[in-house]
Amino acid sequence: MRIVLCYPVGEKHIAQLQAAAPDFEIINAGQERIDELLPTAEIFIGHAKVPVNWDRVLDAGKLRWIQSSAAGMDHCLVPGVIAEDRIVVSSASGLFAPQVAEQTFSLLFGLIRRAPLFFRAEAKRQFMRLPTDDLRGKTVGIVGMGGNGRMIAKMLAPWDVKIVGTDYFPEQKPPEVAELWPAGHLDQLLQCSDYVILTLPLNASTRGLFGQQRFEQMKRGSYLVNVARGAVVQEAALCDALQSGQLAGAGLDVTEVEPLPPESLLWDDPKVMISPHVGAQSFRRVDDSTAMAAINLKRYQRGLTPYNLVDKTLGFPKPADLYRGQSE
Ligand SMILES: NC(=O)C1=CN([C@@H]2O[C@H](COP(=O)(O)OP(=O)(O)OC[C@H]3O[C@@H](n4cnc5c(N)ncnc54)[C@H](O)[C@@H]3O)[C@@H](O)[C@H]2O)C=CC1
Ligand SMILES: O=C(O)C(=O)CO
Repeated sequence: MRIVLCYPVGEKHIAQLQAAAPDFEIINAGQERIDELLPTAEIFIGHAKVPVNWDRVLDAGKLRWIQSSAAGMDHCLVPGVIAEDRIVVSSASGLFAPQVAEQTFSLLFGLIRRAPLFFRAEAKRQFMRLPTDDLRGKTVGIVGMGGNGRMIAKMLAPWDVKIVGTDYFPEQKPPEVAELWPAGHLDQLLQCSDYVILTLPLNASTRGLFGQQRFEQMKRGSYLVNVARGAVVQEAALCDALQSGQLAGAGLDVTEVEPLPPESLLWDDPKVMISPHVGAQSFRRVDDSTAMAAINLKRYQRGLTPYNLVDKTLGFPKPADLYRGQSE
């Protein structure tokens, strides 16, 4: 019985997992040995940013459970995994919400207070003193009111803003959100928001969701912050919307291709702030995801469904299955 890991863990993390599953052999395959070792595993813990040969894994027929160390499941919800009933999948949904919210704010406030322009001037030792926008009284639209979206709404509330959102489960409206519409009602959100924050998963129905048509629905001079997945946004259309002034700025923690290629026009645009997909990437990330994996490992061995069980049709967990810090 073997658990294969593929994420940067330390010895203390391996020990924590081993204590939770003493009868399992635990191997950290790293990115180099994932193709060789994953077909031999019953359990996979990690996120395969490196390409995994899923056909080989599925042909081997051993895998029973994938515990993703990422909230986004786009890396492993391939058709073969979705179709294979014997493979249970669980995510790290919501686990990094405080850190992702902080990163969202660093982009949002950076855009509002014209940080890209001022930092460019600073690099040239220029004291560029210009007025900026501010947040009070504005409407912020959050697309995807899961763990990340909720944390952003909660932290935003004291700013005296109107918060609206869309989600698959609009009946679960947090108190600080004025309106939570069903996912299909994106038009309403875009038409009223001064700042649009993307916190929804990437899947077949959200890939390329933000293209020319969506940008035209947004208020002229509004801003986009994407802390979800780059491929939710069509970058060529984003560049056009920024150039025409339809969008006043964009803050991107994620891009269609990562690392963002040097030739991308986004690098040079002073209305754009880019961070290198670091939303979840604080020093505590591995501690948190390992702790949750250890809890789910114990549940797996007791025949219980893991927390954050991914509904394979939806591509993310239903609210009732979410991990909310339980210890067992
Ligand atoms: N920048 C970064 O470092 C990070 C990025 N992410 C990305 O953010 C996404 C969200 O993460 P969590 O909030 O933790 O996941 P989550 O699973 O808690 O929330 C996802 C929410 O999106 C909603 N949703 C799904 N499709 C939608 C649609 N078309 N329109 C509106 N809402 C929709 C779902 O109902 C769910 O409530 C992940 O899927 C991942 O891609 C997550 C963590 C870190
Ligand atoms: O958890 C996720 O989905 C992330 O993007 C973290 O890197």
